[in-house]
Amino acid sequence: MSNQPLHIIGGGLAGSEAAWQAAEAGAQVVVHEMRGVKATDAHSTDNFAELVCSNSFRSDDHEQNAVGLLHEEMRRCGSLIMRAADQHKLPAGGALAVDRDGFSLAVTEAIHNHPNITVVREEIAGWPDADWQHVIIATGPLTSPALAAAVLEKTGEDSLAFFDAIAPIIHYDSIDHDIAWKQSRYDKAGPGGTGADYLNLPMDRDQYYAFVEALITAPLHEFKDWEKVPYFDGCLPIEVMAERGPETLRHGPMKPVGLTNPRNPTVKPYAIVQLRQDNALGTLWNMVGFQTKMRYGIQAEIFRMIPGLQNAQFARLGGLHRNTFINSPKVLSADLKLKVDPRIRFAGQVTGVEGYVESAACGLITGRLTAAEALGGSMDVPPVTTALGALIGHITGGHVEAESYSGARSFQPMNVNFGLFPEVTVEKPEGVKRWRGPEKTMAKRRAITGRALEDLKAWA
Ligand SMILES: Cc1cc2nc3c(=O)[nH]c(=O)nc-3n(C[C@H](O)[C@H](O)[C@H](O)COP(=O)(O)OP(=O)(O)OC[C@H]3O[C@@H](n4cnc5c(N)ncnc54)[C@H](O)[C@@H]3O)c2cc1C
Repeated sequence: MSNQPLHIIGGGLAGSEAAWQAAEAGAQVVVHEMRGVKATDAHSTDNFAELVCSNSFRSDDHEQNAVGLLHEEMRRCGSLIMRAADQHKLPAGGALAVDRDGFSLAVTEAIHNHPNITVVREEIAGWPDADWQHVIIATGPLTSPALAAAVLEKTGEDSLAFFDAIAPIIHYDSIDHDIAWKQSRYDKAGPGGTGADYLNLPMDRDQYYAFVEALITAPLHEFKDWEKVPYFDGCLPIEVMAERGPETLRHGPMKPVGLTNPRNPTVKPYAIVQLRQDNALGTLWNMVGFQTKMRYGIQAEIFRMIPGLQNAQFARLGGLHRNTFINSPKVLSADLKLKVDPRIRFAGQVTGVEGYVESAACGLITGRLTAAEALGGSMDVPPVTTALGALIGHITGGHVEAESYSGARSFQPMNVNFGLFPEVTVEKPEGVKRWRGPEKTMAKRRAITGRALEDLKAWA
């Protein structure tokens, strides 16, 4: 048995959960957390697992909601983050909201009191010490610049981003396929394509002008000074492009050239929105070139004005934030190890998962995998049919890399959602004549979540 301690850099949502899981498994853990000696731009305390913004862990419905399922899986794996959240929950309908101070103090206390955990308040300002055999980097979206520079040097230029530029992602089966058609611009197959790789949504002149008007009058997300994201000409938010003139989008991401609507081949659409496949399963499609700073509430409403998206369900809305994250599909192996230095795993938001719960979930997995190795054994990643496995599968291999219209890197942060799970088939219940859409969707979700909890048993 190796008696090398496991070093965790960062005591946020991911680092705290990783430390807890590893320590509970019997490994010796050292957590290196810089707050206390060096602040970040967003945290306001020295507590572990501080919630920097909202106090919500989102839906707690483990039958019908993917993040609710993730909660439940984590509870079944003895999660510290979920235990503290449940102990400090506040009334919030179907959501799990927490008293933020009570929550993070409970996590801090549990970490400090665990006999297998040592806490060191320091910034790790370069590549982890060569003597450390088992390392988890969980330094989050505000990874300190010195460590970010070391990661960049180690992994290469396009492997680390400092901002995300997120275009909305839509569930494939919520797109109206009587309106959309599949075709690549000029039928170009390109490397690995078929010539019919995009879904195209046509707009006439009136629809286009109404859409542009909605974009330029939409309320924007308010940013704090340090959060302000520099614009690059190749990667402008869609509403900023629209402001430059009503015709700008028609000459940019919505240009109607090289595409023919097979249902109306003689009429040229005035503008065309393109969707590109985002995951290997083909269940998620992103809106090409549609990164945006519009407020979340208004985005779905405006994008549903696009013909074919009138009933669109969004797996992720668009955004533009300061966010340090690695190009996980390229630099990590399926068990979250850094290919160029396999002593090191990454966990949390820095891997490209998005959100408190997802970050903690990623910490849970890396804590367990790394502890197993530190104790002389090994462990598989969770099955892809579980929320834990589906999330990790997406960041390490599920995302389909594509050349981006905007020049932004194609891999962008992702919340857990049902589009990440392998399909299930559900039979119509006996005696039911007409199975309505919502009922079928609910049955499908029940089948996915039931399968997940069953498949988790062996791993947990
Ligand atoms: C401003 C902002 C608002 C957000 N709002 C939400 C929200 O409302 N809801 C939501 O679900 N998600 C939100 N997120 C996204 C994300 O879920 C959280 O940032 C979450 O805290 C990520 O967990 P983490 O453990 O990966 O990172 P963190 O919780 O940020 O933990 C990383 C830790 O690493 C430490 N650290 C960094 N560099 C070093 C170093 N070199 N040496 C030692 N320690 C270091 C930091 O001090 C920090 O404690 C927000 C992110 C930001 C930046």
